[in-house]
Amino acid sequence: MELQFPSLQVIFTILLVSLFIFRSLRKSKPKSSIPGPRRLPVIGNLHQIASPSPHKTLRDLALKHGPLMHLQLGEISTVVVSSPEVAREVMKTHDINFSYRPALDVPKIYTYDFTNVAFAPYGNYWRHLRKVCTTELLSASRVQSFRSIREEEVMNLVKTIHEGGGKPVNLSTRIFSLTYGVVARAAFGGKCKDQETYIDSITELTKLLAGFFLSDFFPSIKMLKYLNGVEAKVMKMHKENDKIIENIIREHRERRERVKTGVEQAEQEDLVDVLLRIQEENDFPLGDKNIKSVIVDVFGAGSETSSTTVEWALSEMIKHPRVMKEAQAEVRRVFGPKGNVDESGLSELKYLKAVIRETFRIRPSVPLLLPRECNQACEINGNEVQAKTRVLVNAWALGRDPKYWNDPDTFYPERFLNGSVDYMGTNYEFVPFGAGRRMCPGITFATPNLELPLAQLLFHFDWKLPNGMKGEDLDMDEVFGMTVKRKNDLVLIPTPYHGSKIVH
Ligand code: HEM
Repeated sequence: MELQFPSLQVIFTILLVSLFIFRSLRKSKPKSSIPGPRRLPVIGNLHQIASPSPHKTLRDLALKHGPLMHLQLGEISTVVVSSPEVAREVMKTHDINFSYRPALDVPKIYTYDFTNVAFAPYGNYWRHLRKVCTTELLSASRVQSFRSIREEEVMNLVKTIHEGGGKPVNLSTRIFSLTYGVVARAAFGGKCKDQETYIDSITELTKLLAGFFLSDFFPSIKMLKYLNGVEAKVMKMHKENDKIIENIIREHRERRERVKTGVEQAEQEDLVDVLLRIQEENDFPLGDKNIKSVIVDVFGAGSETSSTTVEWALSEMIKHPRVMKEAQAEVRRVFGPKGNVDESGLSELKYLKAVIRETFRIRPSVPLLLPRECNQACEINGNEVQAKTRVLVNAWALGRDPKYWNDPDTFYPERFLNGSVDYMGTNYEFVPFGAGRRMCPGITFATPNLELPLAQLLFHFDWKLPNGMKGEDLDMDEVFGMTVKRKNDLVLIPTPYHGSKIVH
């Protein structure tokens, strides 16, 4: 998920090149009537969001300027939505008008010209591809078909931690590779020789995308694209990725041929198989380029979002031992007789589900959702939003709105136990997956990737911080990138639970 904001260093670079930019400012559009902070020449309000946590800065600005706030980010006229009422207007009342995405330079490269779901312009192509994804790739039955993959991969992690004999475990890196491993096996079947290379390559690309792209804010100044060389690096990484995924598709095609001619037996379909089958059936014209861009979606939108959430949930539980104890008691009560967690009983873990919801509320992994664009001028909250305005919905601010949440800065999962507020896109105070037509289609796919690892880690181990540190000492510093994740890795010491039955 991409939305980058500048560091102060970058702001200085902007000032240096402002001479060139001045030219473009002369062509700039009329000012918006929507309230917002004063802007500086050339950079507008870019300096005000130069922070490691722009969602927090934007919320603070919104408290002064209102729930629909205008910012001039370089050349880009932007509005920020910071209340559930305005979010409802944007993502429900005027949903179609706000279902467009800005055509950003860097995503253009790695999404094969916006042919994936996440960045495709709103219209027939997007609608069809999204339908293919929801009915074929991310449906409940498809997700269920990957159950054994998830159980096996999570069990491997538990065994590795067990074998470590109480040594500190870097849970951040472990959870990250677990999620990538599960997604890769679901996508590629786990038999491709290039699978690991693809994971390495996409991980590198993800790191690069956490940077800042000046050209997103000054699209008319073409030379900015080449200033810090990031685009060239993304292009190079993308070409490498492309070669790997091409090999993977070729291997899949060859195997399908062998199955058709009876040389090999059919096995469970992975996501590439499903996409190739749809291509063969030809109901919806799907070129190889489209298949590749959907795979980019599955990895790009589906991996880091989930691992970040698991990482934050564990961090919050370490910080709040009462919550950890409660969640652990529940999981051990439900799975105690089995001595191990499997997916069949996950639905009984009501408290763990509340912990996950509370983590989404207080630390949404994509706090500003994905950027949207207003297609035609329209009126929101009594103000005109001009066509082509970029729109950011601050899900982080909505989740902490004191009008909707008691004691909003406190991590308190119990608030979800008896309430009816859910993240399915109808409660606008709680939209970690977005809402409306562009809402995340991957919730069903994501859910067991959150619940199973958390339940297993809580069942098999007690956890504490190293060096006698207390929960309250754990830093919760974050970095803003594709997702907002921990700045410092979460390293914990495991103590195996006596009731755990692991077969090595
Ligand atoms: C914890 C897990 C996840 C979170 C927090 C998350 C969050 C989001 C958010 C905030 C958006 C933007 C919604 C908007 O613009 O209103 C989004 C879009 C999207 N997500 Fe997820 N997501 C998660 C998991 C997944 C998974 C597992 C997949 C697929 C395997 C996925 C695929 C997508 C796609 C394709 C879009 C673009 C939808 C469109 O533009 O039509 N996501 N997600």
